[in-house]
Amino acid sequence: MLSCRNLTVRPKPNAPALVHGATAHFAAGGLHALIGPSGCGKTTLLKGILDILPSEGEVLLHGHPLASREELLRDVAFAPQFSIAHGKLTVAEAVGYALKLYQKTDEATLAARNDELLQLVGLQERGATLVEKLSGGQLRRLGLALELTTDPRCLLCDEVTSGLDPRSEDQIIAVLRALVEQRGKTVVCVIHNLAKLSQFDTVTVVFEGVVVWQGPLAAMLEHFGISDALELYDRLSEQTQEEWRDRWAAVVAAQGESHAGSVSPAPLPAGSRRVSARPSVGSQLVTLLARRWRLLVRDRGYLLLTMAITFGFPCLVVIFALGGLPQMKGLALETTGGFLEMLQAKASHRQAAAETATLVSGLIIFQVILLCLMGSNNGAREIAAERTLYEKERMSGLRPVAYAWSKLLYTALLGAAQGAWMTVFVKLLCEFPGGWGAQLAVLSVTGASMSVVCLGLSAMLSSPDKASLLSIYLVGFQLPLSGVVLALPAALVWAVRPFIATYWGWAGYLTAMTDSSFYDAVGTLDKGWLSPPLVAVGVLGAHLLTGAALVFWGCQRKCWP
Ligand SMILES: Nc1ncnc2c1ncn2[C@@H]1O[C@H](COP(=O)(O)OP(=O)(O)OP(=O)(O)O)[C@@H](O)[C@H]1O
Repeated sequence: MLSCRNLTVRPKPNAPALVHGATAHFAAGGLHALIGPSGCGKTTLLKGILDILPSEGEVLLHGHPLASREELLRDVAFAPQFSIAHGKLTVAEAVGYALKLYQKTDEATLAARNDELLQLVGLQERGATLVEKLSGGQLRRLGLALELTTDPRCLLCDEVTSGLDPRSEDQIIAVLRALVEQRGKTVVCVIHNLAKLSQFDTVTVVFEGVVVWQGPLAAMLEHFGISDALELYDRLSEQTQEEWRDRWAAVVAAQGESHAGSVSPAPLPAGSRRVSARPSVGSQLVTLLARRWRLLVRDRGYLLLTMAITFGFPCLVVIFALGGLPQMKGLALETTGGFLEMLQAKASHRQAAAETATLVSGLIIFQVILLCLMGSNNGAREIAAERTLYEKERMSGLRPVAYAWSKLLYTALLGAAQGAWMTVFVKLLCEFPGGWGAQLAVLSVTGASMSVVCLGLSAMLSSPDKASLLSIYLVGFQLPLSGVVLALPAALVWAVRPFIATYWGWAGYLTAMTDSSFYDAVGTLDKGWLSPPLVAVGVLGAHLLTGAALVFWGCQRKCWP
């Protein structure tokens, strides 16, 4: 079914190899154990076969070399060490969304298949339980059910029994055995408990990055000269990796053409269900948005935080405006009286204008900075926090373009809605003058563009903490580099301005007030050229497009955390 020949696997191109020249064959319809001391390269071998890590050598499916590794993924699924699903979904929802993402069929068939899969892995009683409430063993079973949603012919399981009590371990192995015997699957399972090897059809032993045995358990005991599998690792440590490798090579040579290295091509099975029935980009997009919406509503903590900043930040702006509102409203008073009174009135008017200008300018930049903070909260963790899950779903048939669009739509719409709400709330309560359309557009695009730029960082980085930190730095530098509060050195102004969203948000909002005394007052502060709203929206739109390009690029590249 699945073989590799002389497979060398590296963590990065040109880095030292972790697995050297591995040759192994996993026959169709068998339950195969992959064992070896901790850190010997079992997971790395599986990742090399699946092209998760860069590798050289050959991977064969049904004895035929693969034209591309994507071809492999139509038939082979990978259940990683830690099962991954959104904790806030129920078991049935997690499996249901996976089925919808990978299978193009009607709702009734999907529901029936969902029930069948839960039954198969023994989770039929747990359909309504939240994933985060499952035990370790139940999580592993869910992981298997999720892998089976694509109906693969071969399943590579990485330590799906590790850390479980003996009973749960037996139950998982029983599920794997049932998959082999009742469904005709081929299962390769990395396992640590050597006492369970008798339940497998073959054993593959990896030692220091090299395959040093493959065959039935009894023959393995004989090969290593031990009476119990539990003695294997002690025995391995008695000789060098080279000696074990040479010894295995001699066995393979003696067995001649019939063994692992020489896999005769089998007729290719009929077309896979995975690719032929894969839903369209649009259909996957709708499923992903529906899942995102459900997660938003389910995750009370995140929902509360998002609502708190969406509605709390505009209140904060108004609170800071309260003290200055009378002063702002009194700015347009005409100066009357005699010459001396006129001079005194002009001087005090100029002082009031300067104070008002500082206040108005400060309130506008405050709105913009708070929107940038909301954008960072919207986008920074969105992809990086679920990167492993995304990479797994992508291996199963999720299209990167559908995923990228779903994230873009979600964060951009959320950011734009926050910008619009900020505009409406603050404008109504502070009675800011200026065109509604222009100001709504400027602040909505500010919120959307910062959300999407932070989403872009999230797509490029594998760690959510790094993505959050970088986004916070990005927001933190917006204020000083905007040139609104602190004057920038002239040489720097146009070097940094194009990239600083807060300048464009601030200037675009302010210039929408051109016909008001507020604008005249700010003019007295001499902040230099102020961008009109249309230009500001254009530049912020360019930021948004740059962020979107990062999102598509980041989702396209492989990035296993
Ligand atoms: N991405 C990586 N970059 C660098 N080294 C890595 C990477 N992945 C694994 N390694 C190293 O490769 C070696 C093999 O790791 P691997 O996870 O394959 O071992 P394993 O046999 O599955 O171990 P365990 O049974 O403890 O899970 C280890 O020394 C590990 O530190």
